[in-house]
Amino acid sequence: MILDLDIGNTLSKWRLKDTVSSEIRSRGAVWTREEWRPGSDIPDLDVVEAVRISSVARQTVLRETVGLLRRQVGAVYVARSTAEALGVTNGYEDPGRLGVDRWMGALASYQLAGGCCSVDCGSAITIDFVLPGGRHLGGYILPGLRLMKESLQLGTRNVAIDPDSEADELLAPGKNTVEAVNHGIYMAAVSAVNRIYSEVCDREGVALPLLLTGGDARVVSRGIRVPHAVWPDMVYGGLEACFPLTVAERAGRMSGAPRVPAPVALEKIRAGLAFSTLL
Ligand SMILES: Nc1ncnc2c1ncn2[C@@H]1O[C@H](COP(=O)(O)OP(=O)(O)O)[C@@H](O)[C@H]1O
Ligand SMILES: CC(C)(COP(=O)(O)O)[C@@H](O)C(=O)NCCC(=O)O
Ligand SMILES: [K+]
Repeated sequence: MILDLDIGNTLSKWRLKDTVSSEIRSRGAVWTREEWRPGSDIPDLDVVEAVRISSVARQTVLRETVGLLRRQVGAVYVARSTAEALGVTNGYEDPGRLGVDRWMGALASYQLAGGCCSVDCGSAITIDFVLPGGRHLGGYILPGLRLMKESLQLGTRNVAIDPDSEADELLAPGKNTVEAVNHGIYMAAVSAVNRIYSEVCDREGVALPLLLTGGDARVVSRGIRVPHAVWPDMVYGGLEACFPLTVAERAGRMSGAPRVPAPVALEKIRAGLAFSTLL
């Protein structure tokens, strides 16, 4: 078995993948916001032959986790943001500073779709662009839905946005504090993604496939006006592409990869942008 770990600022996600069949056997998430006890909730390591890790947690957390895993597992691969990988050149002035989850997402999306916009709706919402040909432009970071809500301190922090709500409801004016906050932050998040996507496609003169991941991807997706796909395993896809271990991975296949969404024509994106800036 392969154990894949995606350690974020809110949740540490794990999944077990069969080395032979490439099937996902199990998966889970551990709440890691206040504290992360390395190893405590990770599956039985006896069956694990290799571990692949993407972590944006503090260095000490990663060091402890890797130390613990190395004692029990033969191969431990830790992803890093580099200046170049898999045909993509990192757009950051200091490539190592780009969040490795963003780098994994961008690499996976590029491998799947070529030039792309990859959006990760987690603790933070990150939006990254890679042009056809592989130039990563850099990206945008804004607070995620939960962080936005917590920063308001209006006593609504524990009232989550119902992920099954329709975008129409979530974009309507709120009729009480909870609604006003939830609809406000939802509007902020989806407007930012819609606008940033259109602005960058316009600047660069190319309509790019748009891919979403992260804990809030499903609900954000409902408010996105252009064609796109939700890919929950996008960060894992980057790990598979960087450290291919199974036959399927060596052939370039990433588990759970969606169909590539065909973007709308650039003229339509530009028309939408012109319309929204005229109003
Ligand atoms: N069941 C859930 N538990 C925790 N957070 C959730 C859940 N469902 C959705 N979320 C949202 O997803 C975010 C965490 O998403 P995730 O992509 O795992 O973040 P990160 O990678 O930053 O840890 C939370 O900030 C919250 O807004
Ligand atoms: C921006 C992030 C905090 C997002 O992390 P997440 O919301 O997935 O937990 C993470 O990618 C990070 O720590 N990045 C380093 C800073 C940067 O990318 O510029
Ligand atoms: K994120």
